[in-house]
Amino acid sequence: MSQLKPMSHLDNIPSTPGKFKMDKSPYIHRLRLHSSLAKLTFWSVVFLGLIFLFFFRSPSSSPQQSDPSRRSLRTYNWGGPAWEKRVRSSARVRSRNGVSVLVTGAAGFVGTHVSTALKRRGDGVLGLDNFNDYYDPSLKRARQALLERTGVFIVEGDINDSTLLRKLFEVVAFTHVMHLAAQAGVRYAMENPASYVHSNIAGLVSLLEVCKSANPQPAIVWASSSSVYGLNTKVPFSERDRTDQPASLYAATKKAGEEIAHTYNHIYGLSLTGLRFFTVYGPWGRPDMAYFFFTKDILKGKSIPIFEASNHGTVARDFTYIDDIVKGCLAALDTAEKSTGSGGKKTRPAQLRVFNLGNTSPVPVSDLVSILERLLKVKAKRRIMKLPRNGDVQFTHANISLAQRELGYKPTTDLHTGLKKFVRWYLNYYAGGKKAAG
Ligand SMILES: O=C(O)[C@H]1O[C@H](OP(=O)(O)OP(=O)(O)OC[C@H]2O[C@@H](n3ccc(=O)[nH]c3=O)[C@H](O)[C@@H]2O)[C@H](O)[C@@H](O)[C@@H]1O
Repeated sequence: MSQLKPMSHLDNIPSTPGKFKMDKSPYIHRLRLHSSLAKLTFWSVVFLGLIFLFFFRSPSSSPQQSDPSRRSLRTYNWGGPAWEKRVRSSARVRSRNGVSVLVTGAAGFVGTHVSTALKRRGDGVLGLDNFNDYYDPSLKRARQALLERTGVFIVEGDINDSTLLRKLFEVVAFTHVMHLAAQAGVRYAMENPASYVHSNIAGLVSLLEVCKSANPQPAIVWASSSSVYGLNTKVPFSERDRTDQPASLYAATKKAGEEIAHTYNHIYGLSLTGLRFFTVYGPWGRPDMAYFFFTKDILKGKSIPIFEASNHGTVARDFTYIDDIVKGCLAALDTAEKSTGSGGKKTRPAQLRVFNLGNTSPVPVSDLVSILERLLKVKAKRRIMKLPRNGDVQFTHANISLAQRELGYKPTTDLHTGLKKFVRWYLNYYAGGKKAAG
């Protein structure tokens, strides 16, 4: 052994480019082989470890832990004859006067409810969703399973993928788009501003670009937000009130969406209806919303932060029950006029609308907590906190007379009734805490 030269990394480098040194002794050859094998094994383990760390980190269940960069890196599988068949079948209209609707954000809270309602009345519905991990993706998968049972197929993909969008319009001549895909949440915008720009601005433009060139052009109904009223103090909020003082980046992106809608309507003749939702809640809701995580934390005995404005001012929301919102969405689709463009050009003016969809009766957040306490039969550990300066506004209150007149919109569910239905669902879904609430 002593006559053997110690191995060095230089031994593997060819002395002449393109040629490897020949080993003289078979002994040396074996030793080198062992050493190379050891190195190879070592580096393979390191490499696999890195891959494991990158792809298989457990998905986060809270917005705070989510890594936004992974979202845009994701690739989705779509295409092929079997996939196209599923797309066509899901979007097939099954009733007289039915419409075929592409629902973006179909695995989301509002998207799931709207898709189900459309499908049940015989419309053709195709879902699109990127299943991002802003909140527990397993809840989105459960909603997907629910939709599959009603015959709605959700294509996995991002609204920023214009190739996919064009393909969908090639396969199905959608009459309508219900655009609900968005980065939601008011406070999270401070943590991850890029995701709001990605989904609510770039994504919206990507979708409208494809819609403007589609033949026929679809009519589009999309989710704006009560947050566009921002620091407006005139109550109740009417569509004619100022919306130029957003209090969060989320609100600013929704407001930008309304302006972008104006542009596409003006230039290309797209029929566009924006719906300003007011704090929507209900079964299958979003775990990042207060009513949802208050429920989880009250049951766990954890304290809940209740915001209060300066001078002990009440913070209140015009909480709106999901079934009322669904009726508003369907009425907006049903009253949407056709787009008037063709080949990317406007032939005559097209419809451009914006509606408040609220409940018209704001409730203080502390009252929401009292209702939950009664329904859950558990006393909440209240922690009163100053309203943080990260996007929240003190109150919202919708004037819905326009939606009432034009859409026949009439909310019928008060907060107690709606929360009762939510709590029943919550307890059933999380089956006594066996599943972890997201
Ligand atoms: O109306 C809307 O357009 C918006 O409604 C909700 O936003 P928000 O009303 O802030 O809903 P929550 O986050 O569920 O908050 C509800 C109320 O609870 C309060 N809150 C929230 C969190 C908390 O820890 N403590 C607390 O008191 C908030 O200040 C607010 O008054 C949604 O999260 C947005 O996506 C939506 O666009």
